[in-house]
Amino acid sequence: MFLYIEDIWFKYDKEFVLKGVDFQISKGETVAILGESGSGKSTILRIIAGFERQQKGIIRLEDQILSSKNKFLLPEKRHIGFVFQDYALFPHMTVKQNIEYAKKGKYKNMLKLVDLEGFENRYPHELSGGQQQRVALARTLAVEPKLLLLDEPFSNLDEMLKDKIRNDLKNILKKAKITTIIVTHDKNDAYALANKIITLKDGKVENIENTKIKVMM
Ligand SMILES: Nc1ncnc2c1ncn2[C@@H]1O[C@H](COP(=O)(O)OP(=O)(O)OP(=O)(O)O)[C@@H](O)[C@H]1O
Repeated sequence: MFLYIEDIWFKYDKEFVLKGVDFQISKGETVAILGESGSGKSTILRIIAGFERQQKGIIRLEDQILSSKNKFLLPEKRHIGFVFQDYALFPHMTVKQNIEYAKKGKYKNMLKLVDLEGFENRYPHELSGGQQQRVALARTLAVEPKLLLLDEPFSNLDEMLKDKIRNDLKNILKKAKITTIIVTHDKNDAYALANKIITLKDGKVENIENTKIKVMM
């Protein structure tokens, strides 16, 4: 196994919002975490990234403990890429500058990966939502993370374009061969992209289902 999530308990204040979450992910998988609003999807992602620390339980990536009772590896030491809902591109930098800021010398390859060759001198406001998302992915993948986390990647995008954008994302993940966790509340996103769907309910894993999609590696 590649990523181990073991008996994670977490509360922001009084009430636990994660109550013993357990799952594992193999290398090359695209896993969707599905669940209603408030079920704890973003929280588990933030704990994996290291933006929050669980009160109980262990997170391991390959043979390294990322966080446990005694250990806490800072987010920047985890080799995990995170793409937020709003993509968070620097508005005053071009596409090329946004990618070069993350990693020098790689923008050409990365723009090829996300099919945006020729867009290097545009500013974020000159791109569509889907294109901005691809730049954000290019920037995150440029540093070659071991694991990619996507929080509601489609929430800001036009319904009409969703099919195309889902397909684009699927192709990029396949080309990049990166293990990915996608948080979504939309079943269609989960079935279109993931080989495994983990459903959270009230801070617990309710169900784990394998889809027909093949694992990439
Ligand atoms: N910073 C915070 N402080 C206190 N409570 C929080 C905080 N962030 C989230 N919560 C609470 O924790 C619970 C889980 O939130 P979380 O954002 O993980 O759910 P989610 O499944 O991602 O929801 P959504 O689909 O609406 O984004 C919710 O009850 C939420 O109100």
